[in-house]
Amino acid sequence: MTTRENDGVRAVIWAGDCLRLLDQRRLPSDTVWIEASTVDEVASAIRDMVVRGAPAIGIAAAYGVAMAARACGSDPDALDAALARLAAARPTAVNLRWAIERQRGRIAEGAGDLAAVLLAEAVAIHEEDVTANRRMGVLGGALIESGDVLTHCNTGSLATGGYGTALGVIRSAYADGRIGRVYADETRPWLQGARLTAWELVQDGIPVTLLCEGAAATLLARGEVSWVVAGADRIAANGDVANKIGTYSLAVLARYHGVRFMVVAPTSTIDMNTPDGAAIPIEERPADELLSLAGQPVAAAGAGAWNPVFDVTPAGLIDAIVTEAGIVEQPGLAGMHELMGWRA
Ligand SMILES: CSC[C@@H](O)[C@@H](O)C(=O)COP(=O)(O)O
Repeated sequence: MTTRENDGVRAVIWAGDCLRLLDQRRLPSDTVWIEASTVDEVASAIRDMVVRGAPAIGIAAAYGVAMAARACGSDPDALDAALARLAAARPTAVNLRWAIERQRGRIAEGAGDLAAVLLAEAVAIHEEDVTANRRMGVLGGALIESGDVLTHCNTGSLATGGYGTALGVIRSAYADGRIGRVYADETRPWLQGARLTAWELVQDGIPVTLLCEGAAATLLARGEVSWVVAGADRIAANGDVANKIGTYSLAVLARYHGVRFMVVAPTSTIDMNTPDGAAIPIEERPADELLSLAGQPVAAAGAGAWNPVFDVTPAGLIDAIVTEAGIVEQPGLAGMHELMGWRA
């Protein structure tokens, strides 16, 4: 596996003529790499959760655009159609569309060797993400004075270009001796917390304790957790945050128990064109993902299931949004505008 010093495992690697993706559906029991050499293979890998986590999805998509340009040559309509198929792979994580729009900007410049220009841009997007994560680690880590933290889903190197967002903050604060233990929600139904976050933390030697989502209230009532630290798939202009299903309940619980709630995400996750959380499209995945586990049924035959995979946490429940451009405390429209350099 390819690693960079302390950035964790890199799950998205450009291999010269194709993308190598660490299949996150198989971790932690199997380390399987999948090769994607066309834009449609990248779109399938995103849709099927081979690569997941908002920043990692955006990075993979940026490479996918370069592949599309290589395949489409000088046919702009074919390129446009390929980018539309890529953008449709998953609806909630705005990093997917952000990366495609950034690549569209390069396409509009009309450079000679378009595929080479887009590949260089994809590499830049990838490296900028790691740099942003490192910066957020410092900024967010400084907010944590001491105590245990609770995190949700997986926001580590697997979900990003490297190091992680919320998990980057946790890595940073732990390295500074300000976190004793990390509690990780198992994160039904895909078990990103149990399979991926626990795997990353164990590799780093950071103490991690898993809990099922239903145990979070009891944990927070004990008073040992100082912060809930989560990532984001899209942050609306008013500071509402879409993230993995269950994040909203954690924010409500945190407010009730006087525990602070931090969201960590790069500015590529902020969508100033989405006014509020109600306007964020929430992905609903197949019922079977809830009704079975590792191919085995876990529910009564004949039962239906509702499987929204993200929820929206209102800005009013969030104490701090940490980005590489700075921290917005008690987020709202004015704070988000100021962060993004917009005039309110
Ligand atoms: C740095 S990853 C931030 C979010 O993308 C993460 O918290 C999350 O919700 C991932 O969802 P997933 O369905 O696994 O792609």
